[in-house]
Amino acid sequence: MKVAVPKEIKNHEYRVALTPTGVRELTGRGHQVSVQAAAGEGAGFTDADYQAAGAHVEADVDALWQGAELILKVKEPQAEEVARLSSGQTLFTYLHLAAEEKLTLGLLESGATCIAYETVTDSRGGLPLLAPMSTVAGRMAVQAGAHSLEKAQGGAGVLLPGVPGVSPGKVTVIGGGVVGENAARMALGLGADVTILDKSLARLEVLDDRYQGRIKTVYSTADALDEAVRDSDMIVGAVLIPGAAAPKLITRKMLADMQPGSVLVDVAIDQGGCFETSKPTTHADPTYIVEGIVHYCVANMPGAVARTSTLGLTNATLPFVIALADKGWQKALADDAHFLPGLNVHDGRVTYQAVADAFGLEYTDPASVVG
Ligand SMILES: NC(=O)C1=CN([C@@H]2O[C@H](COP(=O)(O)OP(=O)(O)OC[C@H]3O[C@@H](n4cnc5c(N)ncnc54)[C@H](O)[C@@H]3O)[C@@H](O)[C@H]2O)C=CC1
Ligand SMILES: CC(=O)C(=O)O
Ligand SMILES: [Mg+2]
Repeated sequence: MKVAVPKEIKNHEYRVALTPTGVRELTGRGHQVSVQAAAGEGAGFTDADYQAAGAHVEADVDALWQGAELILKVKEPQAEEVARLSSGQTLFTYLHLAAEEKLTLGLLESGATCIAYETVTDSRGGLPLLAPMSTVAGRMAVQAGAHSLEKAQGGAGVLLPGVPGVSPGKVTVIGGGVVGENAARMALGLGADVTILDKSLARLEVLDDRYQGRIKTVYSTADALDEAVRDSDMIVGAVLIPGAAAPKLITRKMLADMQPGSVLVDVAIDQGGCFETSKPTTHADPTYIVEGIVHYCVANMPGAVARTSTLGLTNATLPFVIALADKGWQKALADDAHFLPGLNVHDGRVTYQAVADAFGLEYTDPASVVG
C-alpha cells in the first residue's frame, strides 16, 4: 500500500504520525512509505533517518497527498488538508468531529474514509489511541496551570505547594479518567490539596483505592461543582463522553464565585470544552482572561512535548497502522470489533453516532460499510 506521512501544520504542532521505526515495520512488509520533508524534525527525526528506514522523502506536498492510499496524521485536518483529501483515500488521525461541524462537512464532501484515533476502543473499556496523549496532557495540565497562577500571567499569585506555615493551593480535577488521574498525580506530587470529581462511582473507587486518601474523591453533582468553584485555585476540565461534545459544567455565571486570578485548564477543549467560557487557544498564545479567571485551552497540548508524545502515540497507533496497510481499511475494521468504532466518516456518510447526533446528520452503522 502507498502510505503518506505529511508534516503537521497546526499551530506549534511538532508531532509526526510515524517514526523511522514505524517506517521500517511497513517497508519490511512491502509497503511504500512517503514522508514529507522535515515532517519528523520537531520530534527529533531527520529526513536521513526516514530514508535509512526505507521511506521516500517527498518535498512536494501535492505529490505526497495525491499519491497516497493511506494518509497518517496526528491532528485533525486543517482546511487546506481537507481540500487535498479525495474519495478512495483513507485518513487515520485525531478527528474530534463532534466539536467541529465545518470539518465534519468537509470530510463528508471529500468522499474519503476517515478513521479517528480517539474513538478506537479496547477490551477494558478504554480508548487506547487517546490514552497516551491524555497521559501527556494530564501531566502538562498542572504545569501549565501552575505557571498561569503566577501574577505575571494574570494569576492569583498562588504557589501550589505552599510553604511551611502557608497552606498549599487547591486543585480540583473534573473527570477522573486518564487526563484527570495524571493531572491529579502531578498536583499531588507538587504538594497541592487535590480533589477529583467524577460521575462514575466505579472510577472514584479505583482512585480512592490507588491513592489511599491522598487524593479526595467527590461524586460530581451541581452542588459539588459549586463548591469546587468557590474553593479551588485551579480547576482542570478532564471529562469525556466518547466522540461527543463535552458537557458545559462551569457556566460564565459561576465564574463570579471564583477567587480572582484562579485558573481553569480545559483539557477537554478538543471536544468543545467543559467550561462555557472556553475557546480553543494555541501554544503561541495559550491563555486569556474572562471575569478575572485565567483560561488555558490549548487543543494540542502534547504537541509541545513532541518527542515524548510522538514516541508514546506511535507505540499505540503502529499495530493499527500495520493492519490498515496489510489488509486495507475494510478488512482491518471488519476483523477487529474495537477498531471498527474508529470509523467516523466513509464516502459521504457519518458512521459515528455521537457525531451524527451533534449535527443532526444521518447515521450509518459502520458494520454495514465494512462488508
Ligand atoms: N487538549 C489536549 O491537548 C488533549 C485533550 N484530551 C482530551 O481530554 C478529555 C479527557 O480524556 P480522557 O481522560 O482520556 O478520557 P477518559 O474517558 O479516560 O475520562 C473521562 C472521565 O470523565 C468522566 N465524566 C464524564 N462526564 C462527566 C461529568 N459530567 N462529570 C464528571 N465526570 C465526568 C468519565 O466518567 C471519565 O472517568 C477528552 O476530551 C480528550 O480528547 C486528551 C489529550 C490531549
Ligand atoms: C488528543 C489530542 O487531541 C491531541 O493529542 O492533540
Ligand atoms: Mg486535540
